Amino acid sequence: MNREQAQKKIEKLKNLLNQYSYEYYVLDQPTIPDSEYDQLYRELEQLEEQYPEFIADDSPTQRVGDKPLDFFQKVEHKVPMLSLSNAFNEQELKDFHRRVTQGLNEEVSYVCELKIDGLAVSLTYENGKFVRGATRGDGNVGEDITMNLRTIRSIPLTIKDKETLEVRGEAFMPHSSFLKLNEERVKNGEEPFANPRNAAAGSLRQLDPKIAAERHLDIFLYAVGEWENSQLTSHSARLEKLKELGFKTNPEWRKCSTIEEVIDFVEYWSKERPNLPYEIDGIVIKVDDLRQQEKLGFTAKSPRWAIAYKFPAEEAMTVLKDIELSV
Ligand SMILES: CC(C)(C)c1nc(N2CCN(c3ncccn3)CC2)c2cc(C(N)=O)c(N)nc2n1
Repeated sequence: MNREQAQKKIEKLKNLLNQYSYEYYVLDQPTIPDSEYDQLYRELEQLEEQYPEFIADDSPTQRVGDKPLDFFQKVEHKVPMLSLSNAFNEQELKDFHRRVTQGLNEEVSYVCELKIDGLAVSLTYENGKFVRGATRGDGNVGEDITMNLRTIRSIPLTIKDKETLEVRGEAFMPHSSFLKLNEERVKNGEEPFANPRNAAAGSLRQLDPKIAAERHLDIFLYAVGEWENSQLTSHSARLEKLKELGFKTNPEWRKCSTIEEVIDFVEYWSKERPNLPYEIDGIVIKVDDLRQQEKLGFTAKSPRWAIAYKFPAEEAMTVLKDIELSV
């Protein structure tokens, strides 16, 4: 094979492997066996070794950097990553709904999303390429953890259009990875992580990306900071567009046109929660129409158009149970 053919073959293998990786990690619907993926991956590695000048930065071989950082750069969020106010019972959800409808004086519909219990992160794409990832930090300034986020296979290194946008989501550790990691740590005489959120945060705070890569983190995207030339007018349309672009969005979100439907959704998931393969600590309810979000605006630290319904903390329940049993 001559140089020209090698370049084409490298490009073809890269696109093929990225498509297979998207099917496996984002859609959870692999179309080839792992053995075939591994064989194609080895073929790409060998060709890239022979022709390093053709290695693309969105090649699957470039996901895990080989040199640890000495420290994390600070990153300022151009659009602040706000907090969420909380509701702890049905009445407080109704109060939220009353404030929203009084503030708008018109019909409103909501989007309800599972509240993933992980670490909020921001992903910036320029002309369709993943260029920077950062922690939420204090909402205004976070840490540049691009090289750790590149190791999360469900984060696309390039998206389907040459869009320039900044998206937000929750990086998390699925239960299966959490249990395996803690088994490993106990076996090595290390302290196990108390919960998947701490494990995810600890993994993304590693200066060595090879360690982050071993933690098998995942992500669901749920918001947009900036989106150049976007004409979309609702949050639900944005979630659908993010999915089309190749981002992983949580499949359980629902549009609710009454507060009763919101309450049904909350009740359903407060029972269904133990059957999820990841931790959630509540439900996030958002006004769907972006113009209405604009109109409602923000308090000093959180939007008036969204609220987090928090489930009672599980740990507290188990501790209570233990005490009851012991008396
Ligand atoms: C865009 C808004 C502000 C409405 C928003 N903010 C969120 N959060 C804010 C507070 N965050 C936070 N984190 C640490 C300390 C204080 N606040 C962490 C995320 C959301 C978190 C989730 C989730 N976890 O699944 C979600 N589906 N939607 C969100 N939507």
